[in-house]
Amino acid sequence: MSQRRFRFGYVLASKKVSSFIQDSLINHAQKNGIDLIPIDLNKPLIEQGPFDCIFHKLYGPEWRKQLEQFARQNPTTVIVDAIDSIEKLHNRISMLEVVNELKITAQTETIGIPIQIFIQEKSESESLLQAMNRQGLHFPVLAKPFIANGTADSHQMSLVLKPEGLAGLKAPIVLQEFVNHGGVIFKVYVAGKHVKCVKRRSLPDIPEEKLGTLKENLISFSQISNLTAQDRNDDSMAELIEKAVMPPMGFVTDVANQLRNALKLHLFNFDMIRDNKVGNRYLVIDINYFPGYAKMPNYESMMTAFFLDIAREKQNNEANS
Ligand SMILES: Nc1ncnc2c1ncn2[C@@H]1O[C@H](COP(=O)(O)OP(=O)(O)OP(=O)(O)O)[C@@H](O)[C@H]1O
Ligand SMILES: O=P(O)(O)O[C@H]1[C@H](OP(=O)(O)O)[C@@H](OP(=O)(O)O)[C@@H](O)[C@@H](O)[C@@H]1OP(=O)(O)O
Ligand SMILES: [Mg+2]
Ligand SMILES: [Mg+2]
Repeated sequence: MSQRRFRFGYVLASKKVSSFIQDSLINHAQKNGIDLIPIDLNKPLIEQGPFDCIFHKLYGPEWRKQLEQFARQNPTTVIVDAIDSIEKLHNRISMLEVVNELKITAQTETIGIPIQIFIQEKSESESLLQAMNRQGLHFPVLAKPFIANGTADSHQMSLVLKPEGLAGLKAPIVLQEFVNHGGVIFKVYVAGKHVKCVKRRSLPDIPEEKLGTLKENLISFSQISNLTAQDRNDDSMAELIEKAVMPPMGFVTDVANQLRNALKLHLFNFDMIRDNKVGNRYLVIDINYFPGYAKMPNYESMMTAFFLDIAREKQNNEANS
């Protein structure tokens, strides 16, 4: 790479700045010719820069307006990622639709999503039950907020064990088949062509014979997988995670690359589970924009490699224009 330095501006919520913009990342990027520059939201974006790239995780009409104006006036700046593409992940129906279009070539593994239905308006528990029956949805089901825009509410999940539990739900929601998967999920972090898969704790299986014996109708929870094996002082959970067999990396990479192309996104992660009944069947249950990369060991190398890909591509485009 030449001596040229690249300016990468960023806009992130302050919590995300604390977790993601660590000194180790700033220094590693800097050594490789990438300067990470905070964008000041108190000043018009158009007056800042120049930037080779802007990466961001911020929503709202004001930011959209500023970014669009900047992009019009600076067409060579790489925007990671387009707001329209990010917004596909902001509801739990459009988020997963794309998974059904993937053409995975693996010999033994298959990919899909759990059965799910969208409940737009609050209705009688009776008709929710009818909707479930029509789609072949059985208990237990997960009720997930339709909107997935990063607010605490959007992470508030309910595991509905019995028909009586449906009465307490607030629309708009997605009712999703709860699939037994051995209590471990696979989180796949994607930064452009760089892909890393990690194991995280999940909800425990609910064997059919146990369902009838449970007292609760509904159990609420939030962001369970954010607890890693180390966080939880529970040897059996750590052992479960340790023993879980990773999906083949070729398959994971194929799914990640195809999702990246279909979603037109560079920075995201997806949660995948292995269906206990059909051993090589994997289901994508969640896709998140700009997730917590810093939870991965040595995340600064992966992110810097990604920044360098963007910088090189930009330099090549400039040379060819
Ligand atoms: N269909 C499913 N079957 C079984 N377990 C599931 C299913 N969907 C979600 N889960 C469990 O519930 C957890 C939360 O669900 P989900 O990932 O959709 O929520 P989220 O709030 O968007 O999570 P994140 O913090 O990753 O954004 C998952 O990590 C997994 O443990
Ligand atoms: O910050 P964290 O490390 O917890 O990252 C989480 C991130 O929160 P933040 O973007 O506010 O930081 C979440 O974003 P929103 O849906 O709330 O927008 C979502 O992407 C989670 O999946 C991430 O957890 P991970 O999947 O990586 O475990
Ligand atoms: Mg998730
Ligand atoms: Mg999510």
